[in-house]
Amino acid sequence: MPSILGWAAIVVVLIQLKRLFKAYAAIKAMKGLPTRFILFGPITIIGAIVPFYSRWYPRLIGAWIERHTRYAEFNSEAIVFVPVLYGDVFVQLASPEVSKTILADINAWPKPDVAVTLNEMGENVLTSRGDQWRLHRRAVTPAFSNETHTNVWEVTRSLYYQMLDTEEWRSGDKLFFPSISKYTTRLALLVIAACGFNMQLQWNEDGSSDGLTSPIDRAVVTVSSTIVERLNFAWIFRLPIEGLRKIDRAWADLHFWLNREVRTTKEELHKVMKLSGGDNKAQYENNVFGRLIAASMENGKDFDDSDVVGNLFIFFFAGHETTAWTLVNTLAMLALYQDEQERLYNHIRSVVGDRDPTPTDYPDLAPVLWCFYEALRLYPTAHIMLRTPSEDTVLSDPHLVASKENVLIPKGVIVIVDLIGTSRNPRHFPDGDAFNPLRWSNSSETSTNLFDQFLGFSTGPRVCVGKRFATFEAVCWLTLIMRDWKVDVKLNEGETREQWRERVMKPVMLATMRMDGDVPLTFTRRTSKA
Ligand code: HEM
Repeated sequence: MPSILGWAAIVVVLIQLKRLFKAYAAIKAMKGLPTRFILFGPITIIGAIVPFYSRWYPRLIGAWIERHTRYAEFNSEAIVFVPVLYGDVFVQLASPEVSKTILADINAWPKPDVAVTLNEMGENVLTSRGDQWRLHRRAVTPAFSNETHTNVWEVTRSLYYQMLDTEEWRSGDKLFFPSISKYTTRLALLVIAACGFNMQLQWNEDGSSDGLTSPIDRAVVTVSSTIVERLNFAWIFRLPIEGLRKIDRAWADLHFWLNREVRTTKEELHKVMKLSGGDNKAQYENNVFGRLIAASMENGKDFDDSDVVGNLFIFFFAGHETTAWTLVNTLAMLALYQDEQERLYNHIRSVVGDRDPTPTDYPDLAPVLWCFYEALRLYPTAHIMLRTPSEDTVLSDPHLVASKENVLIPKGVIVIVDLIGTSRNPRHFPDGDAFNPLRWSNSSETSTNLFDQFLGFSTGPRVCVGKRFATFEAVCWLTLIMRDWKVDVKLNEGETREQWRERVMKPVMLATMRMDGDVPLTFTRRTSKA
């Protein structure tokens, strides 16, 4: 008789054999596509957290490290990856056209289970599927209205001046900031707090009032940077280790705070409705929070308090780090590419002169948006989208594989839309490493051209609901910063600008993509500003 270890080994071998048999069937079905063997799947916990890269162990960061070679090597815009030791077979995709076909049909291509686990705080629009998703999307969409976006603009403008009024920014005309993400993160957080939750935090306030063991904004930062680990290993955070307990407390604080806000706002809204006969209800509906509360009051048990909390959390998560880091990356690129910065500065001056920009300037400030898009293209902060066919599905596109065969994707195989691959696809974005904002100049957000091939905010029915929110915030803030400051990089001795880019603009990729460390920049006040 085998020992316990012997039995365990037999079980492991049987599980592995089953996995490999399944993998073999999938590879056979997708024979038109090139295949690459790796040790672990990148969206398993082992593939996500062990900080090491090799061709056999590419993890998520492999998409970045291999950005020039991954698809060129096989002359194909889709590759089947086969994890030999752990994880399921998946297809990685760099074709914008095929990705758009997939993203357009949410019934045929739903999100896979692994993409819908981000609901520790409650069901939400990002992670739900089918009818549940429709319910959530219907509830939140009206909140992203023109009024909300105008509010985003005004709040961003006001926060810019509050930032300038701090000691750090008043201390001289030439400033060096070792970490610019500190400011963009604060901005993104406070804009969401104000326009999402009607919660007017000031630049210097930390929101630490009333009973929370940690300030709420720090809790949000902690929570959004520990999402992957938390989802996979929640129990670890309950171990008696102070660092881990602190993270656990941040999650509990955020949950507590969101629940309390929902309860009190609901009570207030009930009172308002009673006193005014519903006349004042509108004031609660022009921000995301009020709209969700109203939806929960209208839909009763179909959309309860926990759905409201789930969505509030997801807005923090989806809209906070993505916006903050795309702003960092835009500033870094403008600092590196001084010619582009000067061109942008001259354009901004020609539109606004010395005055502040207003939301009606948004179309005239298109070059600011091009810079933001170009930075997002180079460093897609949301870097993957996961889908899976609900039935065996044939994909046909002449660019997909060199053999130009149609490709069958078997039911259940995960397709990863690779936003690094699609955003650098040489058919649409030649010279993919260059920061070239003018490539967007023959396009507009509404015409079917380059913007149409760009998936940084996704496309189709599940397109980012906060896209306009993010671009209003970005265009307003970048216009103000670029109007008033010349931004530059600080090179090490003997370092070239290209080397600075290699050294500093090194991403880490988990739930989102951000730089691995600080992005230091210098700011010189432009003398021409009155
Ligand atoms: C530069 C900033 C942003 C980027 C690059 C970005 C990108 C994306 C992408 C790629 C998706 C599709 C995800 C998928 O289908 O798997 C998405 C969805 C979403 N985003 Fe954003 N986003 C940004 C800002 C925001 C903001 C500011 C908010 C809210 C205030 C937000 C809320 C959402 C939500 C709720 C969804 C889910 C929509 C649905 O599934 O129906 N995002 N975003």
